[in-house]
Amino acid sequence: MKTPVISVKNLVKKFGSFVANDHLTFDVYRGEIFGFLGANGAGKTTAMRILCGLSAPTSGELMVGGYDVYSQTEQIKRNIGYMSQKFSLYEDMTIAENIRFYGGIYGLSVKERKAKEEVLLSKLSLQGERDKLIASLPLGWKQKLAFSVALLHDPQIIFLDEPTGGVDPITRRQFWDFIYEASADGKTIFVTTHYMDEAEYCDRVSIMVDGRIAALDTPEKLKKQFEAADMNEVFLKLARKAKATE
Ligand SMILES: Nc1ncnc2c1ncn2[C@@H]1O[C@H](COP(=O)(O)OP(=O)(O)OP(=O)(O)O)[C@@H](O)[C@H]1O
Repeated sequence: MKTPVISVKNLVKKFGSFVANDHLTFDVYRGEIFGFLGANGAGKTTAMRILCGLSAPTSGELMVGGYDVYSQTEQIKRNIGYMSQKFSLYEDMTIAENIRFYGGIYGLSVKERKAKEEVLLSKLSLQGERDKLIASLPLGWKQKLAFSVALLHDPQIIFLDEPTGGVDPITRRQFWDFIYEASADGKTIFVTTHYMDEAEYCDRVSIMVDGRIAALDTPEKLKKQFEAADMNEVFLKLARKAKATE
């Protein structure tokens, strides 16, 4: 039996009387690319923030990287990488300054930071650009850099909240090569996206509707189950079904 890296049993999160996460139950395994999908307001960010130790659940049993979400949030934060569209690199600092800054936050020594900086810049072919301000970079580069920075401390689990918003399909595809590489390295990827082509790239996909998990399986099996040609159709059929039962 595989041991889950993320284990969620009956997660409930309420804001007053509003239930944002309604008894979510799922496991995520080592090296897996787990897609967390849902329409706007379905409750994805709420659940992801709880898994990252940034917000407390109302109830449920949750373990992330072997740590308890109620009592071991500091250990969780040290063992995960987190990248969101909103929380990212400092625009008015250079590429190198950002890498050093985040290396410091993640507790790397000066020597480790220097070594990581070189590896990262060479991987991104940005050695000649290290003194450029983040503000001057195209969005696709900022995203690749933010992803690499989220990996600086070698976390075992990486949370990505809509990491590829606003860039063209080719740049998104390149970003996904980075995700595959990290997954092949044994890292677990938990990713939210609104792009259905990206849902196809995931090993398994969970689709949330109104705070609940309405479907969870591999893209192949979901397409079969919903008699759909692609994940977009799966998504639309689920949304229609939810509307019909309202
Ligand atoms: N702090 C809060 N207080 C009250 N309601 C909240 C709070 N945070 C989120 N919500 C509500 O919970 C619901 C789920 O929000 P959440 O941000 O998790 O959705 P999402 O699936 O991530 O959506 P999106 O794709 O737009 O990011 C929304 O109706 C939102 O208004």
